[in-house]
Amino acid sequence: MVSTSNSDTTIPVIDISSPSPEVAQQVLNAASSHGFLFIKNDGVTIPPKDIDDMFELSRKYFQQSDEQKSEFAIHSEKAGGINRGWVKMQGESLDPTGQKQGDPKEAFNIGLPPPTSPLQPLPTPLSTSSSLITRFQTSCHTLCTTILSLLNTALHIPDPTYFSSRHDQSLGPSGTIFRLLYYPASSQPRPSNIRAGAHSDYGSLTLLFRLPGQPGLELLQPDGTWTSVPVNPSPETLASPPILVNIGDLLSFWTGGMLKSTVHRVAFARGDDGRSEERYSMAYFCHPLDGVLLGTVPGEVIRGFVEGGEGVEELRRQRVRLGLVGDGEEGGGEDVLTAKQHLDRRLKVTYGL
Ligand SMILES: O=C(O)CCC(=O)C(=O)O
Ligand SMILES: [Fe+2]
Repeated sequence: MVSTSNSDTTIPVIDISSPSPEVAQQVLNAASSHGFLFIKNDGVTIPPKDIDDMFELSRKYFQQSDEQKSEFAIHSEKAGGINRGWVKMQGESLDPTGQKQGDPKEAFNIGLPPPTSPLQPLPTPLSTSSSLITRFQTSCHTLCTTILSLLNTALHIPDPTYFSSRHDQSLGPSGTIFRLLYYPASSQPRPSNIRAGAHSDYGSLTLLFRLPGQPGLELLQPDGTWTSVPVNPSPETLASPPILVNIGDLLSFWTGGMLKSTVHRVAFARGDDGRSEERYSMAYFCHPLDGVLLGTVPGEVIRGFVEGGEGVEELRRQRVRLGLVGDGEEGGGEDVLTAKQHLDRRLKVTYGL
């Protein structure tokens, strides 16, 4: 395991190519302390060429005019319904309470690939590369399943398929979304200096792909400061950037607060002339099947954590965010939510759906 030290943050780079209980423990340690970890790219699970090709495709897509892109606007029937399609510049705010204006970015959301459902209708040039997109989504899901299985092992959950079966896309629909992101260049300093507002992700795991030379991602530290996350923490030893993984709110909630869903944002990285170059990223937001019940995950490790009272504050914060209990209120909201109910509550805050 290589580690990168960046002021206070040390996000480990974990090699999971030979899974073992020790590797599983490394994944759990990172997930329960930082909520973020790097997975060394083995070159096979998600081939670097596919990552490059997807970025190239994304660039071609976003270069089109707003008029063309608006044909497949987010939530429209043409784009395949709720949470699918194009989000225009400033079309959403990831931090609605902290920001007056929407994020200065665009996005395109792609839902589950076949065989679970037919691939949603796609605009050009995405439509002519649907096999690349589908292959990429499938590779991302395979990696998520491997990471979830390692967590399953380290958490000593009696059923070894507890997480993997609940994320098995062949069994039904889920909130899983593959998202292309585009942050246009900017020549003027914006008052907030923020490209994507402070937020935590909604689902189980997020895989994040970024390009060398396009920094900006920052994590909120417990002391309230922000630290940046390098695209490749070890360029001397890692030929391609490792894949950044973070824990989402749902998995944190589901594990009684043991796994951390860390608040992050994207800030402008400005040159001396005050200009910020355009930036592209891609995120695979992995969710459990819609009907999965989020009663606390079984097993002695989480039981010990919950009984020790350690996750209480984390869980209270999450319940407030889900609207299950008001800020300052105690308890309440003991009903077990399904994964779909959990996601719907979060989308409501972002999009007012
Ligand atoms: O673009 C990035 O680097 C991060 C984006 C992000 O955090 C998100 O879309 O949830
Ligand atoms: Fe995020």
